[in-house]
Amino acid sequence: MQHSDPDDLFDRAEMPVAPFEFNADVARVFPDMVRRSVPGYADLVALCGLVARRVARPGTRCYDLGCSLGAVSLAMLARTPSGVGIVAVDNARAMVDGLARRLAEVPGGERVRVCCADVREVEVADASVVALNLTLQFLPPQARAGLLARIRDGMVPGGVLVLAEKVRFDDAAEAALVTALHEDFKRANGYSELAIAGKRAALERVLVPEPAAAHEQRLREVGFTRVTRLYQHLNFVAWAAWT
Ligand SMILES: C[S@@+](CC[C@H](N)C(=O)[O-])C[C@H]1O[C@@H](n2cnc3c(N)ncnc32)[C@H](O)[C@@H]1O
Ligand SMILES: O=C(O)C(=O)C[C@]1(C(=O)O)C=C[C@H](O)C=C1
Repeated sequence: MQHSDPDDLFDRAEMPVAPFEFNADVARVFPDMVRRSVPGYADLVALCGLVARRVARPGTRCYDLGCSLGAVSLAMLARTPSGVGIVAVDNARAMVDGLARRLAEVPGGERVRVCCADVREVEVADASVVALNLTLQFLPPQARAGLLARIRDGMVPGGVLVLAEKVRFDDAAEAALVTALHEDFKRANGYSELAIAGKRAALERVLVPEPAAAHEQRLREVGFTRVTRLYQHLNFVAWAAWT
């Protein structure tokens, strides 16, 4: 795991909490935060590397969109041959700076091009694998189809998009159970009631989850030919969408 300070941000947050932002404080604790907050996070990252190993070919690129500190880029780097380029994109300066520092210490790190940019503004071309690991959920819902369509257009035949998202359940009983289990997961990982409630409030209207079926329908509407659910742990779901 990458170096991380322990995440105590929401034990120290002032009330009312400010909307969640990927700032320098979050970047400093991010590996600890995401591991303790997202059930199956390590599996999701590993899955992106495994898909890259199966799908990426020399002369093509892998994209890690919304890369944070680059866990997915590092998994792709470890699993692909040297002729595969890797492009890591994030619009949070503290995240891309952290990734650049990490890459300077990793053999072959120069194979990863790091861009501080909005994912809606980067060119996607010759892509065999694109990962959106917990990123699409932070875009305004009306911007999501446009981004997915541009990704689709930039992919080579046989390419795969790995999309992982926190999903919403519209059935009240399902939503209540899965949310309670997710909060139990956080408690078991040492988060206090205050921290859980504070983060919930901070993510309101910042992370906008959609039902799994809405993701699947939109992936098909923008032109992916197959949509395969690869993974689910509670309210976190990952799909492979095929060109
Ligand atoms: C939950 S984190 C992603 C975790 C990361 N993919 C991983 O596997 O460790 C979401 C990331 O998306 C980035 N992000 C959100 N909206 C973005 C946008 N419009 N353009 C670029 N990056 C964005 C955030 O800065 C943040 O680093
Ligand atoms: O903590 C939560 O409930 C989350 O939704 C986790 C989540 C995400 O899914 O992207 C939210 C913010 C980030 O810090 C990391 C993970």
